[in-house]
Amino acid sequence: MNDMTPPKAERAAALKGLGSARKRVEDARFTQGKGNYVDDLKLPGMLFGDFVRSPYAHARIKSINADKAKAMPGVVAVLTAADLAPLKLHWMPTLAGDVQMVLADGKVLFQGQEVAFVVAQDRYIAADAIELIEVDYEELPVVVDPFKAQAPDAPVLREDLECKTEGAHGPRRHHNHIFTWEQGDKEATEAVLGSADVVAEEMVYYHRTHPCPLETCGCVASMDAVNGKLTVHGTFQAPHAVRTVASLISGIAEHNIRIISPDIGGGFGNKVGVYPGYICAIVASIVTGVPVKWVEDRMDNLMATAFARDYWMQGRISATRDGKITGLWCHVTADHGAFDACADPTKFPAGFFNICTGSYDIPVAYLAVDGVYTNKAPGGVAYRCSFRVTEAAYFIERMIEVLAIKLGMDAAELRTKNFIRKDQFPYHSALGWEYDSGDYHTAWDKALNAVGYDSLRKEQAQRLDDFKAGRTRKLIGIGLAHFTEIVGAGPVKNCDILGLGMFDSCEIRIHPTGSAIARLGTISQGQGHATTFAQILASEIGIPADDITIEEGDTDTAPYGLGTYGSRSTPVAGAATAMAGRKIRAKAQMIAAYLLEVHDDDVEWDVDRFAVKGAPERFKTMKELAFAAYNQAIPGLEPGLEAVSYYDPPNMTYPFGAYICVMEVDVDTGEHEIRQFYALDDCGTRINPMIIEGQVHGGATEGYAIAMGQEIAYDEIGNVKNATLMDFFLPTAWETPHYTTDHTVTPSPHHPIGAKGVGESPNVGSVPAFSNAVHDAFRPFGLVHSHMPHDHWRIWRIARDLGLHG
Ligand code: PCD
Ligand SMILES: [Cu+]
Repeated sequence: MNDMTPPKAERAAALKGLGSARKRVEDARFTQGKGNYVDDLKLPGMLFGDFVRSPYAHARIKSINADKAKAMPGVVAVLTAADLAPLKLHWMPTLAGDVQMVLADGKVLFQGQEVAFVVAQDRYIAADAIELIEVDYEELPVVVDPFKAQAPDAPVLREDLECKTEGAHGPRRHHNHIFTWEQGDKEATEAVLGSADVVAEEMVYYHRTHPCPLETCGCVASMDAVNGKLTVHGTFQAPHAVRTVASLISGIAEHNIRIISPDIGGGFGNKVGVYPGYICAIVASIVTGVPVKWVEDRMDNLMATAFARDYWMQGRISATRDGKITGLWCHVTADHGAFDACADPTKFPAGFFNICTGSYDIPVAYLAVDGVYTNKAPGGVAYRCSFRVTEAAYFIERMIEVLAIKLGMDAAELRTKNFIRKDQFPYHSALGWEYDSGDYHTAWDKALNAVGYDSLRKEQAQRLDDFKAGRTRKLIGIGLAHFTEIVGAGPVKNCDILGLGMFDSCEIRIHPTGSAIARLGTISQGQGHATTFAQILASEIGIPADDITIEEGDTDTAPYGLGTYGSRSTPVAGAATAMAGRKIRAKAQMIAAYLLEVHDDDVEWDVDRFAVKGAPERFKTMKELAFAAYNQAIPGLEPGLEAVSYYDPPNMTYPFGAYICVMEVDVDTGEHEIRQFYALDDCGTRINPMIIEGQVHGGATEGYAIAMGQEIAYDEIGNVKNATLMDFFLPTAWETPHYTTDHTVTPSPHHPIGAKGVGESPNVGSVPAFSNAVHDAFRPFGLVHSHMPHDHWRIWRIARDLGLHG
């Protein structure tokens, strides 16, 4: 053997491939302020657009007078629905099969709705001109409560649909009703519940909140009148889908549209949807012949772009006396606001909420979801929860706690008793999913041991005694959660968005000197794709990750893909990357065999090279093979070394985890302190442990915010009460808890490298853990359930209602 050859392990380490805690390559730019965000873009002659927004939640528009605004120096154009109507762009399709007004057409349906679009030479002129536009509104009765919206005499919100009894997802039974979605076996479930030993029942509300990324939504539209090409730089989580939809609704040929997502300052689901600002900026650029920028301010973003959650989940769960769960029943009233603009795969109007049987082996279940219109902003995006999975996990993890109370059982034990066992995978759930793999008992036991569960319970009991004896005013709550996520949408056969199948893609080009560029159909918003996708490739093709450029987000260069949300990049584009890498390797193998003068089958892969079987000293490195691919005529082979893969996953992946929160609550002030937060995640094969840890910190912090105070609340006349960061809770370093992360590894059996998603998991798992901790603290005093967010006032109120204030 060649003495100069470093050992296998050393060569593998040099690649910084799978499993390496490689530092994020994008951060050199980001931490030095060298990011390139939409608002950094300045094109020659660029104009600025901004909206007149409705102050009312429901009103008829009697007239709009823009004369004064148009006369103002620096104002170039004002668009209203009347201007867009001839182009048929005053309404647009939503991702959920509904339609939405681009600019108010006759009436407004939520506070902050776009009424007119002002285009001016700079942002400040646009803002001043907005003030000069006179809109004559006639107020209409407002409906903010989704239950009252269904009353027979409730005001008609969507006059455009008034006599339509069929919606995008089946029959509508009321003028404010959108759809009913049913899953599971109703009769069997009701029969089980009807004769069960124990039935626990609860209404679990997951309040309306907002992803609130650091960077708001925006775009710069630029129509080149000479060559007819429309270029739109924007904060898009799915650039290719935007291109196709833009082509379909504008009639511009798809090759004449170029969508570019530059750096994105956090997406979290907020940047999946299509917003009126995009359409207006495009139309304004076509009308004025120069680029038009539209970027939201913070209030616009909180008030008008897609919200998340707002699910009223009525649940019933049954069990035997000794705690074996026998059935689950759930009815959801889903408040969709004024238009159904949910971002879910077409066949799933309530996303993957039917994962609500969670981590448990529940023999029968039934679920019905009713979508309802109200006078609130449209949306219904994930916010780090892959299509309503957070709602589902919160629901089942609350129901488990409620059942434990009813049974007088320890909630950890109840979970252990009902987990799907390792030998049951692949597991078919009662509501229709096939869980790919899992080992819940191992993860759960590891978590309970790590936090010292038994001694925590003893300490908690001691604290309770002290409280009752008047020695302390603080209680301890232990919040448990075990979640099962479902990410990686998805098989094209059942997952599409507006008819676009949810596969994803990767295209690789190896350069002659042995470095490479790979382009994907996804787009990072901070997740670190430039770092991790290079790691997948490094392990597959033996080229160091540092020598591989990852590029995403430009539809003129990237292969078609459905984008990044629902933690789908790793399960889908990550799989495409591995598969494309394998194609490269297969060709490299033929080149190696030729150069080594042996048969193709007589060379074998060895970390970064092909070597002759049984003669490892005879080898060709990937670097040598790349050079040969371009510089040597090889009989029977085309020159070059490139590959592309479009990957349609056979199934979703099912990451899971065990989260435990130890919290102290002050009974008199309602304040809390997170003493400990333990998060165990199993996302299958781990690409980059450091990035995973960062994802868990970020997601758990968002979960903390949601559980402990963050919400978009409306008053009874539809005013948004938290449309500024003064009122909307975004945790700073000061409030953010300290996290302990841990993991187990249960690879996905169908993913080429066994990886599952992880980005969303920490939100899915942490919200129930935080909330259950609050509930657990008050369990000895009879608290069964209380709605989130658990801000100081609400916790104080729980204590007061339980008579703990003396
Ligand atoms: N196993 C594994 C998995 C994963 N990973 C990593 O981690 C990350 C993530 O991943 P995923 O899970 O696959 O995911 P994606 O697709 O990429 O992403 C998405 C997500 O992501 C998260 N995270 C984050 N981060 C940041 N920084 N930013 C942002 O924005 C964000 N967002 C959020 C969200 S919300 Mo939705 O949209 O709601 O649906 S969905 C979501 C990346 O980097 C990757 O590679 C690793 O390493 N390993
Ligand atoms: Cu989500």
